[in-house]
Amino acid sequence: MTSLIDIDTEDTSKFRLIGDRVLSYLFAVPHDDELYIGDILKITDPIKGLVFFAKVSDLVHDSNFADPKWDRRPHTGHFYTFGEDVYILVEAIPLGYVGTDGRFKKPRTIPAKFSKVERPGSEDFAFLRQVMGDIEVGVMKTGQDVLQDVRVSLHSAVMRQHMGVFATTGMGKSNFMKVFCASCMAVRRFGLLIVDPHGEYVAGGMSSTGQNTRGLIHYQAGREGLSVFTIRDEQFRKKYLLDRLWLEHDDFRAPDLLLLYEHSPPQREVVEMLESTPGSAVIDFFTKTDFGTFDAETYDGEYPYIARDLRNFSTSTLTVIQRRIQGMLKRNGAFFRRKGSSIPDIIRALHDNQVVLIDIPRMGEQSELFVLSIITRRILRQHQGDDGAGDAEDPVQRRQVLISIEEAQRVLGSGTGSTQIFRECAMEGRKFGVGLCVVTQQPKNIDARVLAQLNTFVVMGLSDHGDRDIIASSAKQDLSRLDTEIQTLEPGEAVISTLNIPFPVSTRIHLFEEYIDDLGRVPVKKPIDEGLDWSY
Ligand SMILES: Nc1ncnc2c1ncn2[C@@H]1O[C@H](COP(=O)(O)OP(=O)(O)OP(=O)(O)O)[C@@H](O)[C@H]1O
Repeated sequence: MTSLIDIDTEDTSKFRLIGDRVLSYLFAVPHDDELYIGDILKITDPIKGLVFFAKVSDLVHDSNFADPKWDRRPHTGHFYTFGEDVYILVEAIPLGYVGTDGRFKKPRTIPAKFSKVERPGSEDFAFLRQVMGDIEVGVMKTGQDVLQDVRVSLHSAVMRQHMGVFATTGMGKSNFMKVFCASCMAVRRFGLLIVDPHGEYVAGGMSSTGQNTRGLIHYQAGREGLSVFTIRDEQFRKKYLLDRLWLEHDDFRAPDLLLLYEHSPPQREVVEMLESTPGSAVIDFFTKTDFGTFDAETYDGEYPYIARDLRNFSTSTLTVIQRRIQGMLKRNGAFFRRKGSSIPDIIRALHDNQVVLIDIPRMGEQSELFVLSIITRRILRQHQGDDGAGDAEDPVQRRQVLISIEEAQRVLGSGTGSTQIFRECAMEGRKFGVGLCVVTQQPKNIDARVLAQLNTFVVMGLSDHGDRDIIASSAKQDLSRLDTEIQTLEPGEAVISTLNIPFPVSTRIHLFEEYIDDLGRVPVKKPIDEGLDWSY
């Protein structure tokens, strides 16, 4: 065990590294020192000439006294003095080290015994900044404080590899998403699609704690990075220069019904059989046919090929599908029509690296999923080159689109809760430049195979033990040792684990209203990583 006597008179730091291994450090600090879980510390190794950074993960009282119960006796204070033989043992997780070339690297070596441990100064922050990307979301936290100089930014280049945002209600998920959108509007590195059934992203509204919030249109300086397609009235659209949302019957495919209703096996078969039939033909066939008298052999309507395909199904099954199609038409009448679709404009805006907001206030969950499923399929098929819209000179796969799915357990659950088009995006989307942003309060209800595809985790407060376990086992970096920190996160705080940043970053997310004011004041910044090589 080390002596804590300060032998280096020039040096006032009494923190010394005494162990432990490459992925876990141990050091002793004076018993009355003020350290917090999550504090970031700097360890200077004078022998190798390297500077390491580590984050405090646990604090334990200890001493050099032989009697293990010395502190449990009455009047202990008379017999033992609280000198330097009484101390706090600190466990810390390494973040990485700065090599002799000045580059930040993953922790692949251990600092020399008795290396000096201290709090980083402002000149050290440049090393932490090196690893950040271009989509700013907050500032780095250290224990109780924040490092104002270290902005936490995700890397746009990894967004096609899917992101997950996990938070119990009220922990700041909506605020995070708006901050993320504002940064995407500012830097315009990929298209971001958001379907908002509550109408709160456009012009703000009320937060879960009753505060008034602002919306994306209030970030005026970034307005060119935003396209809104809405069902709101003309006056509102004109005031904020928004587009009218329309989807047409040919955008629809029969399996979209699977999202909206429970289906029996034969009903499911009908829907799947019609998967590649154009939506307008399916809708016409079902709305114009009288299934009371329907007989595939004698059918003389416009769609004999559909009648032939359905000849083996009972008329009661077909009547149910008919009722569902009529219900779907009625429910979505505000934006679903025979001819004329906004989807080409939506995809153009996404490929122009804009944030595209589909604003359908008061339309409810079924309409939200209906719109999301239709647009997701059109984007994925176009990126796969199946719809003939490709351009050999400018392959669409090179473009990146991120599709946000709120309450994602509805469509990416295990078993029957999973919906084909979203699962397909999760499994194969990255090859075609289509990423998912899976937002949920219940990660344990998301299919584990989908979670395994996510490469960026934004973990805000999660109170449920099972949810935290599932996140820790799915993240690409080890989050299990951050469990205490994740449990004690306050609203607006997050632990972010992502590619290209070699350690999980504790982050204080910006408050959207303050962030857009800041963004509005300064010209859009060049990304911090521009010109850097990520080959560490
Ligand atoms: N980064 C932050 N800084 C300061 N306050 C924040 C931050 N993020 C969220 N808050 C506050 O926390 C409250 C809840 O935030 P928000 O509405 O974003 O939570 P939520 O997780 O989306 O809730 P719900 O799931 O109920 O919609 C708000 O009042 C907001 O002001």
